[in-house]
Amino acid sequence: MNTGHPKTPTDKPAAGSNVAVCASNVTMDFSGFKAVNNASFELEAGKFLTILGPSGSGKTTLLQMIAGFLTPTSGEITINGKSVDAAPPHRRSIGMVFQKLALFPHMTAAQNVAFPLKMRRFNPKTIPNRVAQFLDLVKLGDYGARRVNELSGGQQQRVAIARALVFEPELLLLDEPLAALDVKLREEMQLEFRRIQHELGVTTINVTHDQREALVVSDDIIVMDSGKIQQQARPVEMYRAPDNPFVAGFLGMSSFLRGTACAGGLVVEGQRVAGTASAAIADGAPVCGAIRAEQIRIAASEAQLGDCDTRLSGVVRDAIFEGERQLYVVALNTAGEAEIRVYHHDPLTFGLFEIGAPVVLGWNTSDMKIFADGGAE
Ligand SMILES: Nc1ncnc2c1ncn2[C@@H]1O[C@H](COP(=O)(O)OP(=O)(O)OP(=O)(O)O)[C@@H](O)[C@H]1O
Repeated sequence: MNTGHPKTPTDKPAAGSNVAVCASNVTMDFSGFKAVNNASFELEAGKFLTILGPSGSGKTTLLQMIAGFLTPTSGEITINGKSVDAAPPHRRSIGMVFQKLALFPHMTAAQNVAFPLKMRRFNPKTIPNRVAQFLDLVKLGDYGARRVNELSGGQQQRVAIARALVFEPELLLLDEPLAALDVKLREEMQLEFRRIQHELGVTTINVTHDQREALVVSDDIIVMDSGKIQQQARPVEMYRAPDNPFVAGFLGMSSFLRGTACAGGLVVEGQRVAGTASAAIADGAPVCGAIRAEQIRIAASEAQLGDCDTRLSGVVRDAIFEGERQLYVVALNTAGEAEIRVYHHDPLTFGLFEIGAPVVLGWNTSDMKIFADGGAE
């Protein structure tokens, strides 16, 4: 969309650089507690990054530092080559949408969207046109005259997005803006965020603990745990090749086996299990094997299982019907009687295995990822 708003030369990224946001060794220490611990990442201009992690992992603290609301104890954050604290918060070219939308309830949708333009002293003659363009962008073209308290939750969300984007910020920051919405609306708005972000090409950083949202909307994902960045990668890459057991467990449904490394796999309490390590690990070293629920075959007998590098017998401990799939929790008869979670996607066999049924599980060597065991997952 070309809204004709002239950008100043300082809005542009440094020559030859496509990095819009750069964090270098950023730490936020609250009286001895490191909420963010030595975090470094880069985000390319025009990309959508999601910071994903469990509650308390430091996501919001990192976002607040990027917004310039918190100053890092050490390290530096730059936006388009300039330090974030180079300008006071109200002068920064950053649009924000948070879980609490902070719209003005008695103003109309159009008045809310016009607000940041007035604050930034845009030419008053250009404001109505620009407001209309951005209300169209969020599919609220016919709702400009409605007061915000007369709009649905999803429509209010759209007003907040239009208001965050109307002044064409260099950066859009989203802090769990969809967390309060019901599942259907949340999924609809995830696709909307993606569409709008692609249409405008605005560099965006989103914070969530919803792994599905991260996979759906992002070009890039950062997974955080205990203040540390665990991995940064594209969604498919991260899903396929997690760097450590924590990422394997947080993104998708994984089960874990702990044992010692051996050629082509690991040994768990005397049981050899096939697997693949991405880095060399000495035989006998402690390791953790992670296997995704959808990569495991389940059958009533070895004969029905087909070709698999690893075959382990067990007993169904739980069978949970999730609509498009069935989740089985199986306790192995060997390998420390570990519990393995299995997704079964074939509707013809939903409900086939009752709780207590003996089953055989199978997977191939490349499906079980083996990591040096640091203890966390
Ligand atoms: N001002 C503060 N003073 C002291 N500790 C803080 C402060 N702000 C955050 N923390 C702590 O830092 C840690 C990270 O908090 P943060 O809000 O960044 O986590 P989060 O990953 O965004 O969590 P959530 O998903 O629950 O919002 C938490 O343990 C929190 O209690």
